[in-house]
Amino acid sequence: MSLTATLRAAHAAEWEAAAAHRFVRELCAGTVDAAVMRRYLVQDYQFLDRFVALLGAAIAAADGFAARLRLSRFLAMITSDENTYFQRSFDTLGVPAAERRNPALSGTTIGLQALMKEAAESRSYPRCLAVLVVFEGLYLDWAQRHAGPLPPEFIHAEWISLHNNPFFQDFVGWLRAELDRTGPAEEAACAALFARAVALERRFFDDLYA
Ligand SMILES: Cc1ncc(C[n+]2csc(CCO)c2C)c(N)n1
Repeated sequence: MSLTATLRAAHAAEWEAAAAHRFVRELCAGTVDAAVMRRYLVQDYQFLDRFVALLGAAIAAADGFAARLRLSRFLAMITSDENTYFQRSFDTLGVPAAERRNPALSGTTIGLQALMKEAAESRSYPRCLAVLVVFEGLYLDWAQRHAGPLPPEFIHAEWISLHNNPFFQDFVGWLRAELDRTGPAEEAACAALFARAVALERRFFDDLYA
């Protein structure tokens, strides 16, 4: 079995708890409560800052030009389309500037930020990939479970389609292949980061209803 398949199987219960979470089921149905969506987006925007730094670290640590180009194209996409999604959503939900810029962080957001910082500062390409594979793979997984027409509100619909499109699908497949190619050299460290990432993703959703 490939490294990514082994890791996924080792954390199947936690992965499934996140990918089939109440939040993503309600999001796909267009029924998620506005206060829940607001809480999610405010914390996720703080996640995004360190995520961009992690991608930058992966670009720096990658072992070739082809990988750097691919990661750079992805970085360009998420710093354009995705950033306007957050701004438009915050406008619609009436989130004030201070809460966009500097909200009180949840323990889980702090944990995610610390995980990304650690992976980035390792300067190890496979360690960065181990975290990216969870963050991206899990979002592709739940978004692909959506069936039927998109919900009417853009806040729901765009968050689904951002994570379920041919470009993103292709990118996640490539990330997995890169981890399979480079991860075995640092398998224990990659496995530990992968496990922490899955647990934090699940908690990030759980927090919304706590
Ligand atoms: C906690 C948390 N984990 C993963 C993602 C997924 N994600 C982060 S950036 C990005 C790129 C394109 O949307 C994707 C898929 C998220 N948003 N929040």
